[in-house]
Amino acid sequence: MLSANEIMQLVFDDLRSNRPKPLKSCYFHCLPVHCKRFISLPNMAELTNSVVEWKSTTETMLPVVDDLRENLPNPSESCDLHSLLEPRRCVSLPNLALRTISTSEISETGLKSTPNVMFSAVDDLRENVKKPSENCYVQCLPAQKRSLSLPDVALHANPGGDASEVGVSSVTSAELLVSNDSPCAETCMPCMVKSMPPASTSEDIGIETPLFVSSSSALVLKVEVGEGLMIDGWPTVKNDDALGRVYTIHPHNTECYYLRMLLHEIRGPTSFSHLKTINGILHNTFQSACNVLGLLEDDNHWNNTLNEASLSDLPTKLRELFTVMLVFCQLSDPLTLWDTHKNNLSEDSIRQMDRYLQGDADQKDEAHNKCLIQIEDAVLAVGGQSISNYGLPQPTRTENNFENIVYQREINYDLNTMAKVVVSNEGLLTNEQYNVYSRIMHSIKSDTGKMFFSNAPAGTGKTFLINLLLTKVRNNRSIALAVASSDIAATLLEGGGWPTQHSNFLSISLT
Ligand SMILES: Nc1ncnc2c1ncn2[C@@H]1O[C@H](COP(=O)(O)OP(=O)(O)OP(=O)(O)O)[C@@H](O)[C@H]1O
Repeated sequence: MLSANEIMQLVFDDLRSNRPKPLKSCYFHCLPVHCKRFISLPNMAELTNSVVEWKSTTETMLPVVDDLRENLPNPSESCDLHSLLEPRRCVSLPNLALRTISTSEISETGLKSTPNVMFSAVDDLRENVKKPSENCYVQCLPAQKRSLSLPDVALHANPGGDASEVGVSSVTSAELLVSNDSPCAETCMPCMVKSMPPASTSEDIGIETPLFVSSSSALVLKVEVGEGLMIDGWPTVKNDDALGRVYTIHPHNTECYYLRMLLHEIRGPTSFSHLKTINGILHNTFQSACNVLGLLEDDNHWNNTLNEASLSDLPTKLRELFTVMLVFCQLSDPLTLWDTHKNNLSEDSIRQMDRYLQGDADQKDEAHNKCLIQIEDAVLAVGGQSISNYGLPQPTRTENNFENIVYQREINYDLNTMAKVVVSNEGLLTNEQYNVYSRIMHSIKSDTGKMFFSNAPAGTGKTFLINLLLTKVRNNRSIALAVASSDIAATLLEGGGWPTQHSNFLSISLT
């Protein structure tokens, strides 16, 4: 059987060897509350006292405790540690130590003896905290480890130990499984949650969308073994004040990430709706509920970034920037950012639409749709998800929408004007021009598919003839594509020739 000292050393060794170090630029006291609470003690030690070597636990611990004593507000006096079921799991060990030792003890020890502080906290937790589930091994859960408090880890780092020896009389574990239609379905987030609030029936508990019912459409809580009172109608659930753990969720898993955040803020939730209801208002997403609770930073600096970038950057670069923000920057409200900047983000498409489809009121919507498609493609390319997962509107991908701008242009010519141009210009053709004109038109009408080369000195009317041919074909409700080898040449052609041949042919569907 290991001594308490050896257990602690094991824990530190394990954490030292397995856990990635936090980023150097990440300072504990600057972190938002919800991040702070998941930073385990060894990390805090390193962050708050970077010069200290890992070798000496005592040396490492003392500066942390001192630092926290000086910088963190003490928990409120009315806040009894043992009643803090959910918060307790998030309280770092120095806080626990400070909290569980009375003022007289503090003055006696002066908090000089860190091992004493540590062990009294561990002892305290041994008596009151349930051991993590047997099938949940800390060593296998590098990402999740950070949400385990040190005493939990300590208990777990001694799997060979006798349970009674460490003061744990039984094992209680709760697994939160998630159904297909829940926001966590993709990852099937396994969570450890605290047991239900005191109640004897499901009505008393106030379950709306059951959190604890085994059903394909509901969040399922599986309590394996446990102390506590049986609850009528809930054979697998017992009422207890057991601590639980919520596994770490990557921010990419957006709704699960915010759900997890809410689980730590809202005590005794009985349903997803309960979690999303803030001040009596049911929010559509967990993210929006987090926003209202003030758990998220606002997007002001991202807004300023996009404003600034739009002054100098092309829309393509703006879209790249927005893509990076979406995927990597955990925006609080991407939809508002999109609404604010969508005209800048799709400026190139809007201009293109203006050029070829003049005066159409739906042009902007179509340009925005195209922009969303481009953003979604970019997001998927960098390993993100569909943009609807980030709260943006899902773009419509159809054959005949704005994507096919050439087709739109070809079916939107003013035929009356064209008819007049054809009549007047046909009358102007010289004999040579008319000869070429009639042969080409005959080839088109008879569908013989010939290839003609027009070669004549400059200024003799080649472009004039080509434009008349284009107008004539279009006036017959057929499609005529004019392509050129350069932008400047393209501007000479009726209907706006396209600078590169392949872009024109690729973008039109002739069906
Ligand atoms: N049959 C015609 N009747 C009236 N104007 C004509 C006629 N043919 C050509 N033109 C005019 O002559 C000018 C030169 O014609 P165009 O630009 O078509 O020549 P081009 O052969 O294409 O020249 P380049 O090889 O330099 O591009 C234009 O202003 C055009 O409108």
